[in-house]
Amino acid sequence: MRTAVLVEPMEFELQDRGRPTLGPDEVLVAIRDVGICGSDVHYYEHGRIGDYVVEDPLVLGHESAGDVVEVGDDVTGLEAGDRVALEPGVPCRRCAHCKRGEYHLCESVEFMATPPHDGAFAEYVAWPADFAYKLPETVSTVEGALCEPLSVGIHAARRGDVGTGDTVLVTGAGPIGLMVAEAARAAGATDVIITDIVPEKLEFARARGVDRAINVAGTDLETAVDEYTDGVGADVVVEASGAEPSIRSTLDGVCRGGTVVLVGLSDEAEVPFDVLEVIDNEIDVHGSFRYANTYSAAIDLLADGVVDVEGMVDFRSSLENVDDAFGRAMEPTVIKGIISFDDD
Ligand SMILES: NC(=O)c1ccc[n+]([C@@H]2O[C@H](COP(=O)([O-])OP(=O)(O)OC[C@H]3O[C@@H](n4cnc5c(N)ncnc54)[C@H](O)[C@@H]3O)[C@@H](O)[C@H]2O)c1
Ligand SMILES: C[C@@H](O)[C@H](N)C(=O)O
Repeated sequence: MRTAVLVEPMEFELQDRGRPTLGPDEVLVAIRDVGICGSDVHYYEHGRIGDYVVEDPLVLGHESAGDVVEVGDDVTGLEAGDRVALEPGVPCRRCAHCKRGEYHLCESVEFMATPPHDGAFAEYVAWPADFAYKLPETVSTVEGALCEPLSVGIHAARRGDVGTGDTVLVTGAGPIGLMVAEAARAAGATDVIITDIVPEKLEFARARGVDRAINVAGTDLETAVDEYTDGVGADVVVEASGAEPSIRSTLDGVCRGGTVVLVGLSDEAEVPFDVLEVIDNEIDVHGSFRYANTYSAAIDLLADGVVDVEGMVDFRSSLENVDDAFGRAMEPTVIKGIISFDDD
């Protein structure tokens, strides 16, 4: 099977590998669409993300969907011909976190395209059937693949307890910020404000219907949010840029008694944060890491037309053109590229 393998930073090699063997609880999936995520680009450019280092050749891609072509002996509920979205993190299912339903916090989770675990830039993937979600007729495999970043957005909105009538400030209008905006709206937020420093990103977010898009390169965040909220501030701020100034500024945008959710991963582990302001204003600060129990919700939202993820796709590329695709994905105005096996 055709597989794109990252062999060195900035270098993919197309390899012909044997099809994976199928375990009794697994499905064999012919991959159709895989989203290119910022973390794939980071591994491509730098060969590492923090402590995760690409030491051996790695298959990237963790936002994937495709066709079931074979099911293991013990699989029920899925059959050949079903289209599925693959949830990329498979936990141990036995530890305290798994038992509590917080399986994304499982210390033994094996996450696609995170060293040493291969991802989905491959013609076939064998995957545990309970982490393969059947797509209804109306949901495309591109949408199925993008259930992954949408799940990051849904989990962040849940962590912020976003509810009906809330004003939500999302900092960073990349794919994750846009997914958070979609999820917040779906959770009942009536006002969504977004920030960025790239005018095209803000224009894109505006065209998708955010209520206010603020270029924080030239506008003071606190003043702009105060203007919009009559001096109250946002009920929930979700930080989705990972930029240090943006992380610090979350406290300028949140209302007293509000919630800050940190999703964006800063290059620095330590970022100065005004803890007195946190205490004085009773701000709840939550981390948000990946997601758990979100795929069914993501698929329902897509099937009902409540969220739009396909509109974020800038281009589709074949596996053979993976180097070009990553070059394009690195352009600052690009939101989402897809490696599509249908194009072959
Ligand atoms: N916690 C998690 O589970 C999780 C999951 C996926 C991604 N992430 C992280 O979320 C962040 C966003 O991911 P992405 O794929 O959208 O990244 P991205 O780089 O495509 O988007 C980030 C956006 O933030 C903007 N930005 C930069 N500086 C800014 C500033 N000072 N204020 C406002 N916006 C600013 C950029 O212009 C860009 O549009 C990254 O740090 C990523 O690593 C976290
Ligand atoms: C959650 C996922 O999208 C992220 N890129 C990660 O590797 O954790």
